Amino acid sequence: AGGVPAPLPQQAGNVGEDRLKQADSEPQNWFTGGRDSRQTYHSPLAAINDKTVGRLGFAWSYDLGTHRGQEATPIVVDGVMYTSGYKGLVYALNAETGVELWRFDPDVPDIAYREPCCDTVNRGVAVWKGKVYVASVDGRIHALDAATGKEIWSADTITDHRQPYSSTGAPVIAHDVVVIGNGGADMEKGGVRGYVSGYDLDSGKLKWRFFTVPPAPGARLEHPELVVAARSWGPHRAAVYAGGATAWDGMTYDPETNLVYIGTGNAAPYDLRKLGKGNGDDLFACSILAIDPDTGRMAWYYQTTPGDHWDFDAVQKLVVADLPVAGKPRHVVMQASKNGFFYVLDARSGKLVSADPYTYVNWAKAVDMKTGRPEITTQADYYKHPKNIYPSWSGGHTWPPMSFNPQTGLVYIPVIDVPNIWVDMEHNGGRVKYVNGFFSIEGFFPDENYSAADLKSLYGTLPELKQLQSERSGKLVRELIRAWDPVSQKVVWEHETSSGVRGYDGGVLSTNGNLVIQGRGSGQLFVYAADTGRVLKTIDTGSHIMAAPMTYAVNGVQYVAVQTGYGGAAITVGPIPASSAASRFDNENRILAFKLDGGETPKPAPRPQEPFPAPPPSKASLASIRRGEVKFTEQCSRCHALGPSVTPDLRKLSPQMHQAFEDIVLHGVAGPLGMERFDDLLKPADVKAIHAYLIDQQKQGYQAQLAAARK
Ligand SMILES: O=C(O)c1cc(C(=O)O)c2c(n1)C(=O)C(=O)c1cc(C(=O)O)[nH]c1-2
Ligand SMILES: [Ca+2]
Repeated sequence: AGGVPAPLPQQAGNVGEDRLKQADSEPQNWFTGGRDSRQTYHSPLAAINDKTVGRLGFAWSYDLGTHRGQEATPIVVDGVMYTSGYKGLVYALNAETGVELWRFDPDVPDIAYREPCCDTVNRGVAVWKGKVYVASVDGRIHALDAATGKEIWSADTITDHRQPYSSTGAPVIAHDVVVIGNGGADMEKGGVRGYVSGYDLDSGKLKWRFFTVPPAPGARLEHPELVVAARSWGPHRAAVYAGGATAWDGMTYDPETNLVYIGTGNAAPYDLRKLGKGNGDDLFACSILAIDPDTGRMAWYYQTTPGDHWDFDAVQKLVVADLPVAGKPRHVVMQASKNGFFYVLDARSGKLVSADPYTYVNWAKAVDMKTGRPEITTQADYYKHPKNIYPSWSGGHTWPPMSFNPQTGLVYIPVIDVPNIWVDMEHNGGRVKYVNGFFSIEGFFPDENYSAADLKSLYGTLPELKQLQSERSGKLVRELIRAWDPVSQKVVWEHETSSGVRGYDGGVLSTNGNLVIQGRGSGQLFVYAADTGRVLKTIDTGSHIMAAPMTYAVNGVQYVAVQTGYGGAAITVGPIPASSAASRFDNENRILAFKLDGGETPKPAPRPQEPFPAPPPSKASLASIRRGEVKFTEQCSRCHALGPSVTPDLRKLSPQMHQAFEDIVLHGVAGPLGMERFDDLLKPADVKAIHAYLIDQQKQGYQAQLAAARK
């Protein structure tokens, strides 16, 4: 094995019910995002194992051609790798060599780059019966010929293009349909209205659509499930508050129950007082839904966070398993939800089997097993005073996949043990009252870069870091990998993966080689023993890893592959953290493949240290600069940090960019580069003020640079 290259398959993308059902008997393939129909992110392959993994090294790399967040896990079928990247680009590679077979560009309209809350990411493709399915950021779903990458059909999944919808999640094949959701529940004044759609696999014809929240009060309910949902929202809700509950990540089709499990996002807006008197649980926001893919009808729902106002999306990957519960095997669906609880639900009935915190939680005491509802604490109420709440809006766990190893019976969770300070900006005395992506509420991460004094002018009085540190014994901020027993709901082993500041560490793979593999923001790929957690191997890649690794074999040789690139929600928080590999190296998006007896992993070029160019002269008043700071925070800070990021550092604009500033921001002349027009949200005077603020920032940076050079 390993000598003569394997021939490419006669039939590309040849996955169907039979092969997927027997996925364990073809361990060389990785058929779905999570490999199998259960979305375990676990592989039976064991040539790379706890005895041999010391020999793991570089096999090949592939340049994805972009510099943004990478969140997809590749699929491999019969020696061909399929995956997606920035905005819904699709790639097919020879999985043995990394040589490109084809590439698909969805050719999205420039304006679409503006809609996603958290970078123009994409979480993967589905491969089925000769086709590759992907949702591009503008909300179209595309069916491609797996052999050539040519588009066979595409459908616009967006019901209303005036709302800030986007698509970032991977589609799932469920019996005879391809199911896709969308994102947007955190955007603009009132979010979007969530739904999922089922399309015919061959024709792209819409077969059904399930809305996850009711329409505006008084409007016709599209399907019977919305009767219950409508009762849980107040009757006075204004139409601008679209409800949220977007299905932007976890979807799993279980052929055993013929149900597709779908997680829904936060309720919109975060400030539930805006919904008026009589508002209730806000169904089906922050819920796990089971939908019959043949009819689009709901079989059951379970709401994790009734009356959500913490952005506790319940969209994290849903894993199907048979667990021994009270001595009997139980067919369940599991989720490590953003809200910090690990849910085990009966897959047929949705009945709550157990729910326990897998990370430190202070917004709720526990989940009441009789009612299934969280017992909410006073710490969770930030309407009167800012509060430091665990977990943060980022979740105790978010989109990076966890893995379930049926051999150890353990789930391996990338845990974010990080709080955030929630503040009602309208009433806290700061100058900012609204931020796109947050409505009128903000969530700050009190990591080692946090300064209440720096935030005061914009957001009002916030607690000091010292006070927060005194409220919790142990570290304020860290990330962990936790081996979790989903039956006893207890930690079996753990390691800290980042400390002091969020590391944006990666998703998890486990294998029958007694291995657990996870990448980190630092660029290191860590290999642990699945049973004990012992560190067996680390490889320094020089690339920030957020996505989950996967494994496959071609020609008898086992490979581990992972997609690299910093981005996602991290870019909304601030500049690239110093701990990230992307702060030292170019944020080159790559697929890295490893094998036994491989070589040294090539690192990307060092990140160029761009100096501050001399700022242009400006006669702007202090008032204008201060107004520009507020407008920048409201509309620009979601994608642009004042510092190194995946988008340009606007304190370092060239003279040409300064000249074109208004044309870029108002008229979209840089649209093809991803900087779309904002003339519907910003007036010329706003743009002048923003420009004045940025020139002032540039001046400060430039002067500091001159002073440093003189020393
Ligand atoms: O409610 C939504 O519609 C929605 C969408 C998305 C998205 O599409 O990426 C995220 C979130 N919410 C969100 O709350 C969140 O923390 C988040 C992180 C990321 C990411 O890719 O890093 N996306 C999203
Ligand atoms: Ca959200």
